[in-house]
Amino acid sequence: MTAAATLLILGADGDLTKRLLLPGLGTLLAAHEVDLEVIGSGLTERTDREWRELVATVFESVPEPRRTRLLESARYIRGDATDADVLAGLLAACGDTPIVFFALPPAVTARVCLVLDGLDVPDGLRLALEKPFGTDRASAKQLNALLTRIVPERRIYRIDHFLGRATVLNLLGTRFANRMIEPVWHRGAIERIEIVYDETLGLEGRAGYYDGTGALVDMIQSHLLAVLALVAMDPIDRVDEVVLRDAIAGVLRDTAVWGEDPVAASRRARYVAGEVDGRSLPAYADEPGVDPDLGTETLAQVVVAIDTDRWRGVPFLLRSGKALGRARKLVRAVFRPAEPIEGLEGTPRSDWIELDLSSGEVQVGLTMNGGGDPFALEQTTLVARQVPGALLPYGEVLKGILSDDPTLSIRGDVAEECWRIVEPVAAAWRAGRVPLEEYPAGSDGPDGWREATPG
Ligand SMILES: O=P(O)(O)OC[C@H]1O[C@@H](O)[C@H](O)[C@@H](O)[C@@H]1O
Repeated sequence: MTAAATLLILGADGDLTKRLLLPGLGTLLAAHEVDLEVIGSGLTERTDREWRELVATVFESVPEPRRTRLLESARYIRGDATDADVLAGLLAACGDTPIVFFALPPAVTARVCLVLDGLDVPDGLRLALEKPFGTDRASAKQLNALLTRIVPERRIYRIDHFLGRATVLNLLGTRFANRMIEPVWHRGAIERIEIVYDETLGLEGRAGYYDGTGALVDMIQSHLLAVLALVAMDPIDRVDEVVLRDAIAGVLRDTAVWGEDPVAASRRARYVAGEVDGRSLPAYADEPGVDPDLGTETLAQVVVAIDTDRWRGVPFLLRSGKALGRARKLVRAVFRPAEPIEGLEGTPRSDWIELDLSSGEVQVGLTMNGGGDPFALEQTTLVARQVPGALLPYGEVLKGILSDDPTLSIRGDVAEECWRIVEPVAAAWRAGRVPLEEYPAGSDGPDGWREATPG
């Protein structure tokens, strides 16, 4: 890992920095011997001492004397990074190997990048950008062109913290390191695949970001398509920045909305008042900061098809929502049922394999002969557990950045493909061609979606 870099966080006064970025960084610095200067910058007035106090809360487990060194070097510089002089001053404060982390809304990120393009930047500059990357395919393309004028592609880190999750990366080992899985990982054996990320959390005070974004862009356009790529890409024999990212790009290029019919293939809804885990939630439309007329969805579902020999005809259902009664975060592959066997009672049910993206548990539904009646079929479940690691997902992603290794970051062409895939759905929704349904907070979402799902 490159030592002695400076991490400049733009948007250091924001929710993302506090909730995800700094805690992830804390796990990285506790587990790896890295010396890092952490400079925060934002529009809010804050002293170095206040910034150090915030940083200290996440550096608690960093061994001494590194912890003291990290805290002493931490600084906060108030300023508007869209101003060229301010941005130049921030870069000058960073030394030779700055990593600029844009923890900012996409529109502000784009403005800062425009300003950066007009400045002399240090050779070792690395840029880390939060999702969403742009606001549509055209703006993502423009942003890519702008960024690659500033630094080469391999020093641009488009962050998707799902690629830093051990539970997601486990798709690689589970698929490719088991002779009993990869040979059946195709349409001949698999009937359908579901990638679900249902959360019990509601808006959590994030209207400023979420209300203009919605579940389709917040989760499906980014995280769930990244997961889909690992589920469906062709086998690889090496995990590195070229091989892995080529495989991800390859499968996404062949992915499109099911039947090229975004109306039939998508559903959207938003929650009304209800109770989640004993906690009352107001209707989304009544949450502070929400503009009900925007019609933002808090639950989105899209079925996509992958036009390759491996997957043609297999529906991939992507779904994610907030304020649901059950947190279901999983990848589930359902196999085609085997033919009935004369002399064995019962029709074989579909076997399935499920990866829990929260706990890392892998479950396999398997049909066997029953113990009670050895001539009757029964389905049973095998459970395997992943040992939790030391790093939070943001810690894993930051480790890549500090090591100069973009393997786990989203490549520019992939960011554009992800927009291409969801854009027909977004357009159909904007045109009002798919109704915005409702579900009570704490429920499983609107009824009837499964039955109405194509594929
Ligand atoms: O479960 P995690 O790791 O917090 O990831 C889910 C979150 O991912 C973020 O990127 C989304 O903006 C949030 O809306 C979502 O809740």
